[in-house]
Amino acid sequence: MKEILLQGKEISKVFVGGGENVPILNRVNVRIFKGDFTVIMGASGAGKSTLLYSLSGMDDITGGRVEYKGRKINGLSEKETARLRANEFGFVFQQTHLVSNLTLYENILVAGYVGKCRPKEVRRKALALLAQMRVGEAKNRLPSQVSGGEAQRAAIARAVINDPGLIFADEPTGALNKAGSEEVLNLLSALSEAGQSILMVTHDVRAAVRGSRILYMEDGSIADELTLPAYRAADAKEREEKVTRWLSSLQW
Ligand SMILES: Nc1ncnc2c1ncn2[C@@H]1O[C@H](COP(=O)(O)OP(=O)(O)OP(=O)(O)O)[C@@H](O)[C@H]1O
Repeated sequence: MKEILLQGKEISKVFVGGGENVPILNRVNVRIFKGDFTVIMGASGAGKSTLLYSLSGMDDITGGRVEYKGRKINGLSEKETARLRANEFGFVFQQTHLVSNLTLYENILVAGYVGKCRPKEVRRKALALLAQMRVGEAKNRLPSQVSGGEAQRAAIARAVINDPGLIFADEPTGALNKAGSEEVLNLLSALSEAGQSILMVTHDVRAAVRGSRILYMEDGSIADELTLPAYRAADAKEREEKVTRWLSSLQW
C-alpha cells in the first residue's frame, strides 16, 4: 500500500470577482502518494494551478480540507504555514523568483538558513546541490548573468535545500527552450528516482511523461488519471505516444 502524503478532501475554491462568485475547484478529492512523481494536466483554466496552490497552503480554500502526513494544514496560522512551507515543501515556478541582487549560491543559502540545519551544514549542502544541479561554476553569478535553464536549476537547488517532503512545481519548463527544459526535467527525474515526491503542473507532454501518475483536470474537477511505470529515458518516445493518445481520448 502506498503511503498518502498529501490529501485534498472535497476541496472547493470560489473566487469573488465583480460581485460574482466564480467556482474554480468543485469538491476535489485527491490523494498524492509518497515517492510518486504526480503530474496535473488539463485545459487552460481547468484549475490546475489553483489546485496546486490550494494543496500547498499558498492559497486559502473555500471549502473542504487539506491534510499533509495526516495533519490538517488548511486554516493554520500564518506562522505555522510559513514553518510548514520552510521545512516540508519546496516550490519551483515558471519564473524562478530568485532574488536579483544575490548570487545563485546566496539565493540558496537564504532558503537554507530558514530551515533546520546549522549554517555550516547549509553552506556545505548548498555547494553540493549547486554542483548536483550542474550550476556549480556559476554559483557566484547573479540570476541575470546566467541562462534561464541555469537559473531554473538553481531554483530547484533552492527548492530542495531543506529536504522537503514534497516539491510543488508549476510549469517549471514553461519559460525554457527545449535544451533548457530537458536539463530541468532530467534533474526532476533524478530527484524522483532518488525518492523525492513531486507534484507538478504542466502543459507539456514531454514534461508530463516524466511522471508516474498523471491527473487530468476538467472544469475544476479531476476527470481521469493515468498511471505509468517509473520513467526511463529509453521509453520516452513510447510514453509520449501513450500520454498523447490518452490526452486525445479526453479531448485535450
Ligand atoms: N485570483 C483570481 N480571481 C479570479 N479568478 C481567478 C483567479 N485566479 C485564477 N482565476 C480563474 O480560475 C480559473 C482557473 O485558473 P488556474 O490558473 O487554476 O487554471 P489552470 O488550469 O492552471 O490554467 P492555465 O493552464 O492557463 O495556467 C481560470 O478561469 C482563472 O481565470
